[in-house]
Amino acid sequence: MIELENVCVDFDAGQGRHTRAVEGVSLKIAAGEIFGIVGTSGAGKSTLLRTLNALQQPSEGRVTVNGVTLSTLRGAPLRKARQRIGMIFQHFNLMHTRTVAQNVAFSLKAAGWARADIAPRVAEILHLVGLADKANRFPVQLSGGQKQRVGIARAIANHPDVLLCDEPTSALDLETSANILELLREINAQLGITIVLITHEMNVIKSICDRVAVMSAGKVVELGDVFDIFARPQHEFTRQLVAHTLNLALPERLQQHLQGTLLKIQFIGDSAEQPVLSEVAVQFGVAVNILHGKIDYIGERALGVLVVQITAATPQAVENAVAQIQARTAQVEVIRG
Ligand SMILES: Nc1ncnc2c1ncn2[C@@H]1O[C@H](COP(=O)(O)OP(=O)(O)OP(=O)(O)O)[C@@H](O)[C@H]1O
Repeated sequence: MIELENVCVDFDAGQGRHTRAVEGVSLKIAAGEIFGIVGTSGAGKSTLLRTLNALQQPSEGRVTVNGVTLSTLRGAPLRKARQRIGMIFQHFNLMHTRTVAQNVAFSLKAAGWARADIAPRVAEILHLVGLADKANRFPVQLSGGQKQRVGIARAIANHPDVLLCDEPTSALDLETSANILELLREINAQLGITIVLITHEMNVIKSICDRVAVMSAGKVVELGDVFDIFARPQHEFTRQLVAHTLNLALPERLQQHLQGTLLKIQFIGDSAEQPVLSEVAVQFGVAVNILHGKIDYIGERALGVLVVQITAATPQAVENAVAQIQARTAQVEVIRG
């Protein structure tokens, strides 16, 4: 559906120099996917996203969406191709002097819809995003979440194949963000629209995306299924992002005062649902004290991390217990032996 081949974007930095914002990005996004691009500020996410609807032309490389190579189009054919690609923004970009219905209608007029078809489509799409009763309000009369719903309605009214989301929840509180992400997920499932989303928050990636590209300094440094990236991050930058999200560091002072062996245990899938620790405690006669932990569900799959303290009457019992935990869980790190 979407293919990027060695895409580079340079910006003029004056005095004959340039800044390379995107460096040699190649990736494919399948139809119907929710694909995330994550990275810190300045990583090149926005610039890369904007190449997907040719708001930004690459300096090198090729961008193909739905079989159309955008990077070679100009003028009317480019405008036509863009109509198949909707976009929503962090700060919504609504027209403040027009009502909710007029904001949505505007995009349909621009796409050449017949006047008689516009009003019923606007009503239908406002119903879909939960704003049927707000058609005649102005943006200033709406909450942030409602404004983003108008943005979504406007972006999908013309039946696009792709919806580009530029930090869609960064300006919203946690609960409203969750509602907007849920709406995007429904739109993807019900209408089959491919979604490409950029964010600096791994939590957004975790809650909605199927696959993710991790960007740092203009490059994609890691790419894969969201679950795999969380369970087994390979690149140092990704490890930091994931560790920051799981936030399982023990306070230094607590660590110093604790007796026994400290383990950080990762559970994946089935092992997250099995009572591994209680069985090991009974089998080897060890005491297992849970200090910190959480189990997340990414899609349908469980990913758990626990920090535990193990104590026993003999070192051998602890050793046996640790060996058994290692055999039955995804990954065990001995924080202190
Ligand atoms: N129009 C422009 N002219 C010059 N440099 C630009 C332009 N747009 C972006 N850049 C530079 O390109 C790099 C990547 O910027 P970009 O906005 O794509 O990053 P980002 O990952 O989206 O960051 P943020 O999350 O802060 O928006 C930055 O160094 C930025 O300063």
